[in-house]
Order: sequence, then structure tokens, then C-alpha cells
Amino acid sequence: MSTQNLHVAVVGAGLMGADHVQRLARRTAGATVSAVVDIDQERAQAAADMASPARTFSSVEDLIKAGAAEAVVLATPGFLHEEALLQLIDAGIPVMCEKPLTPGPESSLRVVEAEVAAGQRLVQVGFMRRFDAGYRQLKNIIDAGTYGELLMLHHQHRNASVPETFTNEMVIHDSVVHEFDAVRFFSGEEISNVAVRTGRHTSKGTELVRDPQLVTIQTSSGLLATVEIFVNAKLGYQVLTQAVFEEGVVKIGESAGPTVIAESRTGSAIDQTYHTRFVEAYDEEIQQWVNSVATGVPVGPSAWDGYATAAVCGAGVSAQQSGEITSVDMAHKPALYA
Ligand SMILES: NC(=O)c1ccc[n+]([C@@H]2O[C@H](COP(=O)([O-])OP(=O)(O)OC[C@H]3O[C@@H](n4cnc5c(N)ncnc54)[C@H](O)[C@@H]3O)[C@@H](O)[C@H]2O)c1
Ligand SMILES: O[C@H]1[C@H](O)[C@@H](O)[C@H](O)[C@@H](O)[C@H]1O
Repeated sequence: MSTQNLHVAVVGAGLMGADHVQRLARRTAGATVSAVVDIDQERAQAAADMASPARTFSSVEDLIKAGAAEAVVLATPGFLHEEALLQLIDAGIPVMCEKPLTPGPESSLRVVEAEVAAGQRLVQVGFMRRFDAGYRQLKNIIDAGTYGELLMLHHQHRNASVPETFTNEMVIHDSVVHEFDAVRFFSGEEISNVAVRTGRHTSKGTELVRDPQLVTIQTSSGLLATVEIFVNAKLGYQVLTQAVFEEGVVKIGESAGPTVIAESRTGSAIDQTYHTRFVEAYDEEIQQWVNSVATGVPVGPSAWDGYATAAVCGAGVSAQQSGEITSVDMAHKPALYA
């Protein structure tokens, strides 16, 4: 494998995939987009044109047969990830898989088992918040014990809107999956139980979602975290975290650019999408992944992290339906992820 110019194929050229094509082509050192795969060939071609002279394919199988990629960024919808991941692991090709690893614990465990059978870590999961500067600063403060022990985490996760096809289950495995990973990242612990409550809801939302929802999470040592998830919040895109310590409170995510005092107002802009809110985090995620493929030393969230969050999502969807505090069933962690 060339260490200077990794040939990367992007599979799925939709919103996120097209973004990754541009990122790899224009802002990532040591990588070239060698191919774009999409069942929609026009989309594949449009994305490939941004990275000319990338080839196009309509399936992962054809991509592998043509030997057209040394590594893959997988950005198809989550329910399609398992099949592609199993093919790529079988071919020994490293993958940066957009979250979720898969939408359910059973399918995610099959991916983990395939990687364990292959005997090497090939999959990184796209939990880009781990690469966000604010997340990293808070993690350092927690680990250093600067303000004493971490007692509680409060998250607010607001999307301007979601498509009409977005379901209540997707609120958990597409959106809150980020906070499940964040709580594991900040605490260094697995999540033991989860509960979901709904109350007064917006009349401005989409048909299939009861919005907003309040998710409570508890880790193995008892740390509690709350998540307000509001996917049709209209105001824009906000991801905020407040960490409560024995001797202080730390907030991250609140500033989006300069504070302007003018025209009888003071304030700052609100990001409208994750594309801008997390642009530096995505850039860092992809750059570190490319570097790690070259060195052979994985650095980002693993398939185990993808599985562990999927297990919490499974409990979260049950909790959404039952209204009960629901325990998380988790498989034994293989030594590959020690
Ligand atoms: N990390 C983040 O913040 C973030 C943000 C948005 C989306 N995502 C994730 O990225 C992934 C893609 O989301 P999106 O919003 O870009 O979706 P999208 O629907 O915009 O794009 C998906 C693309 O996959 C293509 N596709 C469908 N079936 C295919 C197949 N069998 N083979 C090849 N291509 C196929 C579609 O034609 C489409 O172009 C999802 O897993 C999603 O959860 C992550
Ligand atoms: O797929 C998106 C993406 O993961 C965003 O980061 C998250 O904020 C959205 O809620 C989700 O729908």
C-alpha cells in the first residue's frame, strides 16, 4: 500500500459522501479519490467529477473486483452498511464507516465478529465529535480532574429539520447514537441503562416523530447523562454539552463565530447544518484516518465502539416503546479492542 497517496473510494455519493469526496480531494493530505460508488450513476459521476479522474462503479462488489481502492469511506444509509462492511473486511480493505456502524446490535456484532476473524482492525466508525476541538478539550479536563470528579452530563442536540421519512426509531439510532458515543467517550465506561420520555411536543414537526424527546443515560459507575433530542427544532443546528463537576461546570459548543453587537442586538450566528458545525471535526477525522491507514495503527472509534452504541440504541428503542428504564445487553469485548 502506498503511504504517500492512499487511493480511497467513497461509497454512497449523497449528502455526506459528496462532502467526503470534496474533503478528500481538496483538504486531505496523502489521499486521492480513486473511485466513487453509487447505485445512482449520475450521482456517482457528479461526485467523481469533483475529484477527477476518479472512476465510478455501481456496487462495492464491482469496486473490489476492479481493485480500484486501497481504502473506503462508506456513506450509504446505515441499513446498507453491514453487507458492504462484510465484503470489505473479507477483502482486507480499511473502511471509515459513517455512523451508525449498523442500526442494530445483532448486525453490528456480526461486523465485530468478522473483524475479529480477520484478526485486524479495519473499521473506523464516523463518530466525528471525538475529533471536535471542544469535545477534546472537555475530555482533557475530565481526565485531568481539573474541577474534581465528573458528576453529570447534559446534552442538547437540535436539528433544524429532518425528512418526512425520518422515524421515531431513527431519533435513537441515527441521532442520539452520537450522544451514546459521547457519553462512552467522556466517561471511558460502557452504558448500563437508558430511558426515553416524551411530553409536550411540537406541532411544527414531521409526522413519524414525537419531538422533542428526553433521553437519560447511566454508565456502569452510575454517571447520569441527559439528552434533549429535538430533530425539527427549526432554529438551526445545535449540539451543546454541559459537564457538571464537583467544583465547576464546563460548557462546550456554544459559540458559532464572533459575537456581534450591532443594530440594537447582541449575538452570534447559529449553524444551520452539521456540515458547517462539524467541518473541522470531519476534516480531522478523515485526515487522521488516512494517516492511520498509512501507518497501520488505528486511532479512531472502532467497530467495538460502533457495536457498543448499537447495543445502547437497541435498549433505547425498547425504552422509547415501553417508557421504562431499560438495561443494555452487551456481548463480551474481544481482545482485539483491548
Ligand atoms: N457523521 C455525521 O454527522 C453524519 C451526517 C449525515 C449523515 N451521516 C451518515 O452518513 C450516511 C449517509 O447519509 P446521507 O445523509 O449522506 O444519505 P443520502 O441518502 O444523502 O446518501 C446516500 C447515498 O447512497 C446511495 N446508495 C443507496 N444504496 C446504495 C447501494 N446499494 N450502493 C451504493 N450506493 C447506494 C444513494 O443513491 C445516495 O446517493 C448514513 O449512515 C448517515 O447516518 C453522518
Ligand atoms: O445523520 C445525522 C447526523 O448524524 C448528524 O450529525 C445528527 O445531528 C443528525 O441528528 C443525524 O440525523
